[in-house]
Amino acid sequence: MSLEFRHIAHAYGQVRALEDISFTAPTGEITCLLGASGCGKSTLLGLAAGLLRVQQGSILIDGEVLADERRSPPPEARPVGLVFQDGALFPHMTIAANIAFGLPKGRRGEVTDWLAQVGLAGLGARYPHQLSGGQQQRAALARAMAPGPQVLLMDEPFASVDIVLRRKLRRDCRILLRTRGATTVLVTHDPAEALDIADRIAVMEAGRIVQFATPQELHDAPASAAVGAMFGGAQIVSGTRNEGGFSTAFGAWPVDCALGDVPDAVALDLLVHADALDLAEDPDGLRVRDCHVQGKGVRVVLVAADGTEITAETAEPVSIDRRYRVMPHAGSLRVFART
Ligand SMILES: Nc1ncnc2c1ncn2[C@@H]1O[C@H](COP(=O)(O)OP(=O)(O)OP(=O)(O)O)[C@@H](O)[C@H]1O
Repeated sequence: MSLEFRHIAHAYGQVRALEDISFTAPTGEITCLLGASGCGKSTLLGLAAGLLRVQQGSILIDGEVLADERRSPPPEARPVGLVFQDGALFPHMTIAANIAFGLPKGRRGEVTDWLAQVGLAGLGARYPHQLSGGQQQRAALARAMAPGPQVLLMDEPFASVDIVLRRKLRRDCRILLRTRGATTVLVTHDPAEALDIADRIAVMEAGRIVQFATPQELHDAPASAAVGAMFGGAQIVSGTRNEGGFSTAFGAWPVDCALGDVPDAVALDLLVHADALDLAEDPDGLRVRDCHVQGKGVRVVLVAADGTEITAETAEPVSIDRRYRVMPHAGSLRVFART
């Protein structure tokens, strides 16, 4: 079952939380809503779940209107399952009873199978407070999935789990969701998490979707320098177009440093990868602010005369007392018109 948002807008009084959001979470796939705090992710999820009324636009499941300005079925009447950050298990019920909660009487036997599927075999008789945070999240996932909802909505489901366990939990979760063919919309503010779990990512900024794409597409063709920096770990350098290439605070870079077409604009954002910069000693070059040895290379923070910094990663030895010129590798810069 696909879940479609069509021209959704939402406001809390004077605060405009969402503006003209349209996209479809495809059947059986995991779609992540990714963006900084306050960009409207939870609002969008709340509208789909029925925790909020749709003010403008519509939400459809497999092309049928689920909710719009006129109709707003309550959460329990929607074919959706919900998983929140803290799991929100019923504290007075055992784990088995929590999982059985949404199942019809004839299907209670499935609980044992669900416990095994989420790695909690033998723990059904415990109460939520007798489980670790990660185990509670697994139980919450089983409870949400057991009734077989057509759509699963997850709001930061791994946020309260420590980072090592989180990676394992989300990979297990991805396999489970994909095996079950659940259409999932998952909220996160962590680009690494989105890349790790999502089939598609809706990148949100201030109530709008700036790009809706697969992880590969976001990597290969980011819609803006900010999106590129978010996913590729690259940095944004301000530049202007000059005859031979680009003027930056770090010197003049030739046009063949650019990858693909250069937009026809004077003010530019150049997306620069730290490991695609060559350093050459130059007494008139940039000062070194920090040097940090990491694995096989060194991460170097260099500072321009106006105080702007650039980070380079190099395998060459670097001295904190010397000055350096930086030059991007040919074909390594993505160039965007500054917005
Ligand atoms: N009940 C409310 N009343 C007023 N403003 C609200 C309310 N809920 C959310 N907002 C505002 O709406 C905007 C979107 O909030 P929302 O919670 O959807 O963002 P979010 O991306 O989920 O953030 P976070 O990652 O911090 O949870 C924010 O500016 C927020 O301050």
